[in-house]
Amino acid sequence: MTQQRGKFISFEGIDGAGKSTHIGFVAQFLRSHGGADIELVTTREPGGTPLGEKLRDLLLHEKMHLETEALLMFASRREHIAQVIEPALARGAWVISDRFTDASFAYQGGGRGMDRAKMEALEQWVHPHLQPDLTFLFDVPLEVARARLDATRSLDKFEQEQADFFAATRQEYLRRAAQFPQRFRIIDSTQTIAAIQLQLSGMLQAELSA
Ligand SMILES: Nc1ncnc2c1ncn2[C@@H]1O[C@H](COP(=O)(O)OP(=O)(O)OP(=O)(O)O)[C@@H](O)[C@H]1O
Ligand SMILES: Cc1cn([C@H]2C[C@H](O)[C@@H](COP(=O)(O)O)O2)c(=O)[nH]c1=O
Repeated sequence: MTQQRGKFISFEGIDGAGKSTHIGFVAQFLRSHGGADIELVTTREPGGTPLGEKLRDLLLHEKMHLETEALLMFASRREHIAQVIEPALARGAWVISDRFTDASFAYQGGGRGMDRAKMEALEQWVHPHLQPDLTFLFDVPLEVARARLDATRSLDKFEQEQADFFAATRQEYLRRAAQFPQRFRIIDSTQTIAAIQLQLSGMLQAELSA
């Protein structure tokens, strides 16, 4: 019997929007409502493989040309798809990724201003046939995200960017969501964590029944 392909769910949002907070909840929900034999793979970008994690360290801490940054994001992604995402989906696992290509459009395209045609060419080259089945976009005003970040830890290269960078990043996320309304679910991340979890539960239940 042919194995049914798994589902691919990505989490997106500007830094501090709250996506990492909800990944554990989503994994737990799928484990308890998705049947005993559901296999979940939780991963992240940049990163997700030994090579990708080395690239992540460079990407989050070294200054570099914006095209170098975009190319390294996609290099990390190429490895991630080959080593983790595709094999997992092929064996029927559900993959939950903390960021995917929408983040490159938002940060390198929107935030840094890299030409969109080049971003689209990279996307077409690296994964012409793969897209998440579902993308949760945690949307929040910049000031709210910034206040949440400041309360937590020391800031990496991206988190130290200024308000105009995050305004452009958020704008590009919303543009991608409007371009791909079938897969995007926009979550108003100014809500309480409990209210967001209730909303996520409904969306996941619908996905499980689809
Ligand atoms: N809805 C919310 N209400 C209040 N606080 C929240 C909410 N969501 C997340 N937080 C808090 O905001 C902080 C940042 O959340 P989190 O790490 O999930 O953000 P993130 O989007 O994953 O950020 P990054 O992309 O930088 O990792 C944490 O302290 C978290 O507890
Ligand atoms: C995949 C991807 C990520 N980024 C940025 C976005 C964040 O600032 C960091 C990752 O940190 P997180 O705390 O794990 O969210 O990387 C990017 O600029 N481009 C990308 O493609």
